Amino acid sequence: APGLLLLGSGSRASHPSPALATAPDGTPPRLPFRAPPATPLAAGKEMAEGAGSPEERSPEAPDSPSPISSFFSGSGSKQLPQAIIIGVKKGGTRALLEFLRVHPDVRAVGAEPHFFDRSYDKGLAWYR
Ligand SMILES: Nc1ncnc2c1ncn2[C@@H]1O[C@H](COP(=O)(O)OS(=O)(=O)O)[C@@H](OP(=O)(O)O)[C@H]1O
Repeated sequence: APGLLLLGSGSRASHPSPALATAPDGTPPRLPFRAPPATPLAAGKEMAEGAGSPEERSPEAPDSPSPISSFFSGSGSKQLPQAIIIGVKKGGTRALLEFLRVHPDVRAVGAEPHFFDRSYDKGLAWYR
C-alpha cells in the first residue's frame, strides 16, 4: 500500500535547520546525510518498487523507533513513502493529508515524522 508522509508543518514545526538553508550564492543545501551501509537491494530498489520481501530489507535496526516504524509495526510492513507532503505552518497540509487519507489505498503516518529537518542524520533505517 502506498505510504504518505506529512512533514515540515504543523504546531511542532520550528525554525528551519541551518543545514537546509540555501547558500548566499544560490548553492543548493547539502545535508549531512549518512546512508546506512549499502546492500544490493537497498533503498533505491524499495523506493522504485515498493516494499521488498523481508529478506531483501536491510537488517539494520535504527537507534530508536521512528514514527513511521511505529505506525507500520502492526502490519510488519516498513517501506519508504511514495509521496511526501511538504508545507509551512498553517499551510493547510494537515487538511490535505486528511483528505487523502480518506482514500482506501492511502496509508499515512499519524504524527509528522520530521525526518528531513530533525532526524535526517539517523538515515533511512530510521525513516523507514
Ligand atoms: N480548504 C481550506 N479553506 C480554508 N481554510 C483552511 C482550509 N484547509 C485548512 N484551512 C485552515 O488553514 C489553517 C491550517 O492550519 P493547520 O495548522 O492545519 O496547517 S498545517 O497542518 O500546519 O499545514 C487552519 O486555520 P485555523 O483553524 O485558523 O488554524 C485551517 O482551518
